[in-house]
Amino acid sequence: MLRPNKDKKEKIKLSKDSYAKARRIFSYIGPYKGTFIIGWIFLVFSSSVGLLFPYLMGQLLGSPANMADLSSPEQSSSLLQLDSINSIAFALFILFLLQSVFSYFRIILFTRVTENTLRDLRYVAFNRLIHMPMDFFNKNKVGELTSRISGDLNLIQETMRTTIAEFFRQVVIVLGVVIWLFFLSWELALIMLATVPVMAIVAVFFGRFIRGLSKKAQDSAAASNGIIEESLIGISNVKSFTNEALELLKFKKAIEEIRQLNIKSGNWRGIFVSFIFLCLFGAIIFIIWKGVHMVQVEQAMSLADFFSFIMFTVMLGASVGSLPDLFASIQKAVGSTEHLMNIIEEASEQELLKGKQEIQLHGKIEFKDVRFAYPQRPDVEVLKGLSFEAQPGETIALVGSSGAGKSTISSLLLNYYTIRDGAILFDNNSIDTIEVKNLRSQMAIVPQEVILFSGTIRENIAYGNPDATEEEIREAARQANAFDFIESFPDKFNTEVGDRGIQLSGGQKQRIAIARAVLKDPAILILDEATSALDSESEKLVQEALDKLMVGRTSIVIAHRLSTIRKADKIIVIDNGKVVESGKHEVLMEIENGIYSNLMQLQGGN
Ligand SMILES: Nc1ncnc2c1ncn2[C@@H]1O[C@H](COP(=O)(O)OP(=O)(O)OP(=O)(O)O)[C@@H](O)[C@H]1O
Repeated sequence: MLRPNKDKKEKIKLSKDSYAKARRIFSYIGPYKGTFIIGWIFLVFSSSVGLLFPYLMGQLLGSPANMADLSSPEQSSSLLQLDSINSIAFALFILFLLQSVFSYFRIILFTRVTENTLRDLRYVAFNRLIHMPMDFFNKNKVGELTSRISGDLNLIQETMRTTIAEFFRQVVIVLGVVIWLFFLSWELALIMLATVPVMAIVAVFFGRFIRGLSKKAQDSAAASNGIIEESLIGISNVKSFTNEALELLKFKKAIEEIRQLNIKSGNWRGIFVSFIFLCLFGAIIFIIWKGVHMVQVEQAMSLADFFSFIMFTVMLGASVGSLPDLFASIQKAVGSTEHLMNIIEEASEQELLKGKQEIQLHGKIEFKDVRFAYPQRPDVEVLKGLSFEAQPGETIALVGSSGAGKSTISSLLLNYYTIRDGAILFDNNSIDTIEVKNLRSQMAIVPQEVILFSGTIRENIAYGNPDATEEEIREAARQANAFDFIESFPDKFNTEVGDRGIQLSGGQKQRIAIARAVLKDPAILILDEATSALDSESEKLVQEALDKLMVGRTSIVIAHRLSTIRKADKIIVIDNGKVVESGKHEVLMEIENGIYSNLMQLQGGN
């Protein structure tokens, strides 16, 4: 399962399985394989051509014509030597020309493949998320989920677009340079390989270690600030408990830790700097000395080759130094890909729910001995053999104390969760034989807390039926008692709601939700009445709209208002996961010491 990303510096643990999962990303690159392969060809070209640069630069710097100028004042260099300088410079120019063309195509092709793949991945990820079973959203917090997915996608994007290419380029450079070095002078190459790359890698890891130490020191500094803040904000507590000394002691410990950590990091920094001067530059000087010796004393190498050798060495140092970081980025991206694949491969509702039947509902509902516990809390049974029945067109009010299981019943009607035992039937068909979209399309819910989507009022009403005509939308608004207030806005149905537009009152939002339900024209209606009080005028308008909406449909009302309860065809009182009383208002009021009659008395009804 997904783990929340609490700590950004969370260690990446990659297993064989992680790589196998990450490899599945290639199936998303598949459609753009052709472009990707051409991009790789350009990458191979540009990386290989780049290897000629240090060679040519060395030859140019160490060309006899150059040296002749330096060594003897007589301008005796022949035209031939000048010619060779010109041709090397020209070759260098061609080299950069090729490099620029290859790099251009590599970048645009890699970007194209990355962006196409990313668009597909984003779509697939959202498509999976939106089809996940309800339980998935109980297990994963939405905020964490979305930020994690976008973080993972960004990392994958960066890796596909540049990191992989850069890593490959550096590997080609390292291998190519090594071959060149041996070609130029195997003896000097052996000496160099035994020192410079080793030193470069040691320097990289050394640097990381020191960064880690400074980070620790920073964290302790933050902790010590926390102590100051906490004790000053709670200063009256500190004083009243005369705990000044205790706070000071805590602070003293924290600042001592900062001191020690910073000294430790300072010591290591000192060693690091000495190391760089002594070992890394020492190794370079040793190689230069050896090279010059080979050129001048042993005459085993030409000066131009020696310059090329030095240029290659610099290139090798830089490449080797960049490899660990590039490799770490790729590993992170593998981790991110694994997370993303976990989501993409999680079973969707459609895969979990096997019902295939498409039926036209008439509104008969039966709960037969339904037992249910939320998957997250399997040991707490919420419904313990609950039974009730609703005939087509009836209004059923569900009553019970908070936590009795009323909302759970509405979730089960919508097939958000699978029951443990018993049966839920719609027109005598078991819920698990009915296709879930077909079922939900014939139900509408007016929830307690109406959530409107960003967009216009028209779009929000049309959410109930995106195919509705303008006239149908206006009629739905009329039936929902929403028409007048919508028309009173300057932009009328085009008024933006939410952050970018008008903020609607609770009653207005509810009437929009009712208009949505009108437009959906469902066989079954679920009303979760708002507990928060509306003002009496607003309540009257909402109630009227609901009354109109309920006509000719089976309505399950999670009831808080006396008016709905009284008018209901049947009131079902739920306690401890079971139906304890059931019948019309007058009948239930007759039960002596009954839960319902007690509840009514509490609410001031009779
Ligand atoms: N997603 C969930 N995961 C686990 N337990 C849940 C979940 N939703 C609700 N519950 C638990 O199930 C029980 C019934 O909750 P439910 O929301 O159905 O009660 P309710 O009768 O609608 O209450 P209220 O009137 O306060 O809305 C409660 O004990 C609640 O803590």
